[in-house]
Amino acid sequence: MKFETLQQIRRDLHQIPELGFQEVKTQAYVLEKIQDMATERVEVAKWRTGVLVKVSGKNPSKVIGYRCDMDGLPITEKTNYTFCSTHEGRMHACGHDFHMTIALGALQHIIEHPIQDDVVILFQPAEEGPGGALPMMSSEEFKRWKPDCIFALHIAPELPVGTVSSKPGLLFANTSELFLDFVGKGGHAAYPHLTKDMSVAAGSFISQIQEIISRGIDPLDSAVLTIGKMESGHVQNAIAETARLEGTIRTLRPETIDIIKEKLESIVRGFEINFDCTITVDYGANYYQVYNHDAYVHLFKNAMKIAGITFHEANKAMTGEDFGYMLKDIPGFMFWLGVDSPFGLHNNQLQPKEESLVVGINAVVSTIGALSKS
Ligand SMILES: CC(=O)N[C@@H](CCC[C@H](N)C(=O)O)C(=O)O
Repeated sequence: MKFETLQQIRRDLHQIPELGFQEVKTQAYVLEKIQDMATERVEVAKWRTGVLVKVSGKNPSKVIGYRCDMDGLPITEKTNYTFCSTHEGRMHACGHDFHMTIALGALQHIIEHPIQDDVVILFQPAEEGPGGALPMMSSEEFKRWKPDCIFALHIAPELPVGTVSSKPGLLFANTSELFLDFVGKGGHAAYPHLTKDMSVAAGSFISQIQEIISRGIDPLDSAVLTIGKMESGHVQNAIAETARLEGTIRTLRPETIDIIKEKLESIVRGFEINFDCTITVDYGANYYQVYNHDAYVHLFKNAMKIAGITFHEANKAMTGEDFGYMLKDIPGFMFWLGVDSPFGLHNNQLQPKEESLVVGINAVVSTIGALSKS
C-alpha cells in the first residue's frame, strides 16, 4: 500500500473515534477497506463491533494470528490536526487508529504475497474498556479460526521511528478498573454540621489510599493506584450528597491486585463509619498481564534484524492490555513500535509520526513470514 493511502486510512479512522463496543462506524470503515482488497482466499466475519479476516495459505500447517484494537478514549482532542476527531469528547489518544491502519496494510501485503500458512487478522473492540479480548476469544468466530500463535503491537511515543522494542516474559501489568460511589447527606453550604459531605469524604479517601501502595505493598513488588476522575456535588453553595471516583489498579503480580483490593475495602468500611455514608465499590474490567513467550521474542528479534528495523530491549510497563488474555491461552508476544510523539499515550495532544506506519507494516509482515518458516 502506498504511503499516501496509509496516511489517508489513518486520518479517516482518526476522525471517527468510538468507545468500546460502540465502534460501529469504525467497523463499517474497516469492512469496506477489506472488501476492496478481498480475493477468493479471503474470508471475513463480524463479531459484535469487531472484525476477523482469514487469508488462506498456499499449503497451511498452522494459523498465524495478528491482533489490533479499535476503540478510542473519552478524551477531548487538543491537537491542531486538520483531520482531528469529529466525535465530540472522543479521541484516538492511544494509537488504535495506527494499529488498525497497520493491520490493513499488512493484510493487503499478505493477500498480494501469499505465504504457506493461514493468517487471521483480528480487529478487536473495547481494549480500553470494558475489554473485548476475553469475550471475542469465547466467540464461535474466534474458535473457528483460532490461531496457533499470535502477536500484536502498541505504538510507543517515546521511541524513534524505525525502532521496535520488546522483551521476553512480563511486558505489561495486571490491571483492574476501580469505580467508587459515595452517598451521604447534602444540604446548605452554611450548615455543614447537618450534612455528610461527600466532597470531603472523597477527597480524604484519595489521600488515604496512597498509603496502600507506600505502606501496604512490598517496595520490590511494584503497584500503582491512580484515581483519574473525581466528581461530586452540583453547585458552589451546597454540600455534596454524592461523589464518584474512577481509577485503576496496576500490579506486576496477579496476586497483588487482590491484596490491594482487600486493603481498599477495609479503608472503605472505615470511611463508611467515619463519614456516616455508604460507599459502593465496582472493579469494572480486569486485565491479565501481558506475558511474552521467550522463543517468539527471539524469533521477532531476528526477523527485525533481517528487516533492517532497530530492536531495543524493553522494560516492563504498568500499562495494561487485554491482549494478555490471548497470550495466556496462545503462545506469542507483543511489541512496542516507535512513533516519536512529544506527547504520550492518553494525552490529548498525542501526535505519532505517520512514517511509522510503513515500519509497522514491515515489522508485522516480516514477523508473519518468520513465523511461517518456523
Ligand atoms: C495500552 C494502554 O494504555 N492500555 C490501557 C488499558 C486500560 C484498562 C482499563 N481500562 C484500566 O484502566 O484498568 C491502559 O490504561 O493501560
